[in-house]
Amino acid sequence: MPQDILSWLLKATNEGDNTAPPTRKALEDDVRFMIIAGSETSATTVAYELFFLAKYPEKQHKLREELLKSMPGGVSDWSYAKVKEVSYLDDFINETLRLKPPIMLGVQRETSEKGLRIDSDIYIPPRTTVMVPMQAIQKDPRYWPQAEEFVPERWNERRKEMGTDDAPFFAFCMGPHLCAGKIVAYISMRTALSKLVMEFDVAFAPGEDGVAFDTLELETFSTVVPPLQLVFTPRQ
Ligand code: HEM
Repeated sequence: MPQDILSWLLKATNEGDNTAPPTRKALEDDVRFMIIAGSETSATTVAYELFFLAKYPEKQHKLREELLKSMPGGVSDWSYAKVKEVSYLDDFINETLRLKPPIMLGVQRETSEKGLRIDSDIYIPPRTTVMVPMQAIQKDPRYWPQAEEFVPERWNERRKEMGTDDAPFFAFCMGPHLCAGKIVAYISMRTALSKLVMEFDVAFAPGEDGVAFDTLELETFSTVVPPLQLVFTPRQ
């Protein structure tokens, strides 16, 4: 049995399975896509998480306290089973994905032969190419109070008060094309963020204010971010 997605792709290709990429070029495109979709996205999100740690030291402190409550011995006590139960870690990750989804627009879609009606007042004609601006929707103040602010608490302790259940969040897309790597992405982001926060104090380097990193990202399917200079000070 193959143990990873690329081996599954190769197995399907070698066996002429009807789920296999139809040509050599399609196989190469799929492999390229997997590398970008599977590494750039999580890496960019972890970079944004580090940015928010440095920008909001009080949230960094809170996250560390929550992690240490469940792993009092620090990193030597670390286990994924324990990390998974620290809800503030997911709150921190989700708030990062809300403000900075590493795929800001996603893949284009085409409306069906019937076109698409949205509510009563918007109709998009048949066979129209559409894109969904995830980041703009996830920062829309009609749905998200304090929309531009980094508030991890909206995902849990202030969930009801801030109406999070009714707000649109789809950093991993939805429906049949939901991200195939969502579970893997959470595993790697929880692991990276929890270990970094438990082992280091994270701060902006002298001369760095994070403004360029925060404002000069480029949308190239996955987000490309400018450099960010940070200092990692080992904790005792
Ligand atoms: C923070 C991490 C990630 C985010 C935010 C993310 C987001 C997304 C989004 C928004 C899409 C849909 C694009 C569209 O159709 O418009 C997608 C698709 C996909 N992602 Fe991810 N992704 C992440 C990590 C990963 C990882 C780690 C993998 C693989 C291990 C992966 C594999 C895929 C694949 C194969 C698809 C295509 C699914 C399909 O079209 O059926 N992603 N991802």
